[in-house]
Amino acid sequence: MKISSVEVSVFTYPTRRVSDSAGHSHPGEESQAKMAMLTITTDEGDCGYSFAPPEVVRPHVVNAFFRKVLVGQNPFDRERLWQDLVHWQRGSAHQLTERALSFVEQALWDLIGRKLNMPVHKLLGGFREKVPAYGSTMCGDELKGGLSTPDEFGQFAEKLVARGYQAIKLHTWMPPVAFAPDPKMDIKACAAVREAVGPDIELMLDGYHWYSRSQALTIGKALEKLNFAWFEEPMEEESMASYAWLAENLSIDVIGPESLGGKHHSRADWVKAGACDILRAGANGVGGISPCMKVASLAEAFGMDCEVHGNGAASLAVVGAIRNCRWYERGLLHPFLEYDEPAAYLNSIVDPMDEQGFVHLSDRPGLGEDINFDYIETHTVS
Ligand SMILES: O=C(O)[C@H](O)[C@@H](O)[C@@H](O)C(=O)NO
Ligand SMILES: [Mg+2]
Repeated sequence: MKISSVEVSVFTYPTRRVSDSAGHSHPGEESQAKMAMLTITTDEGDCGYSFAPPEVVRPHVVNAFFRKVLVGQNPFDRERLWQDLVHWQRGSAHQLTERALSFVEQALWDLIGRKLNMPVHKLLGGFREKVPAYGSTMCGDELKGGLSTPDEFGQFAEKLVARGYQAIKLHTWMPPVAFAPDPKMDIKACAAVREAVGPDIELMLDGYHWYSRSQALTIGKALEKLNFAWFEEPMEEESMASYAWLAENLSIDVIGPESLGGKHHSRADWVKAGACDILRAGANGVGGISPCMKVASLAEAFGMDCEVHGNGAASLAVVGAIRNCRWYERGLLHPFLEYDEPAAYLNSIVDPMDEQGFVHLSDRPGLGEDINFDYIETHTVS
């Protein structure tokens, strides 16, 4: 079996998610967005798919790296192909990003799972069929009735608990919100949520990513009093020393790194430096499913959890395969948006959650996405 083609089709779909000037998503007016579907096909007619922002898997990346490394190769040689692509990252002057690397690796895993008629989470390890989810809110905003005040965070938290969530993570206010960043407002939102949901729901804060050490310490100390479970990305993650200092000065668990590059290599340095109590990696951000599994194994070797970043089929597959991850991050959620409604190009969502707050892993082969190929075909623009 050999890979015969790597193709990308770009299609349009309606969305009510808009990005702000810092790249964080919020609810907005319905607009037409573009998505790319990456398809890897073999000479025996087998296919694997993944979805990515079109600019991440733009023609230069597909021609100069994906096709060069993959075409003519056996898709089951996934680890070698991933390593070959990693070497191209340096060779490409980093034009081949971790995310691009991740999406092509995800499509390889999907192809392998479809070929073997097995879900990827089973191929990876098969630790569980369902996992408790935490509701991960969108960042705060200035939308009346949305997430514009501490009370609105509290009211939304009550709704999430009624929906079945056993835990909730707040993303608080960040620029371009006029009054952000504001440690006092962050603390007020956390206090309002704790007041609203009571002592038994686990709470986490994922705040402004560029606070100073002293601001992060102030917020962390307040979270300890509110019995929060973990404190996430309050400072620039490029400064590992700042996180080692913060973790040393707080009793609440400090988790990371989420947005830092460097795959499992940077995560090893964070463990060695004592820069986190819980490791973090997401399939999309850390270069794919296999490096995410490497981070989880690294964490386990040090007696640590690895809380997997982000929703979606690839991260969910990792969560289903490992023991040392307590939650699936389900989101991002907002009072104005219906998370359980699938995107137009999917027939159903990959992470359905029951009333007790458990996400059930798909038994569909591959990554488990329920793809509406007819929709994609009729809405393809390039
Ligand atoms: O907008 C972002 O930075 C990400 O979506 C982020 O908010 C979210 O995925 C996250 O931080 N999860 O932990
Ligand atoms: Mg985060």
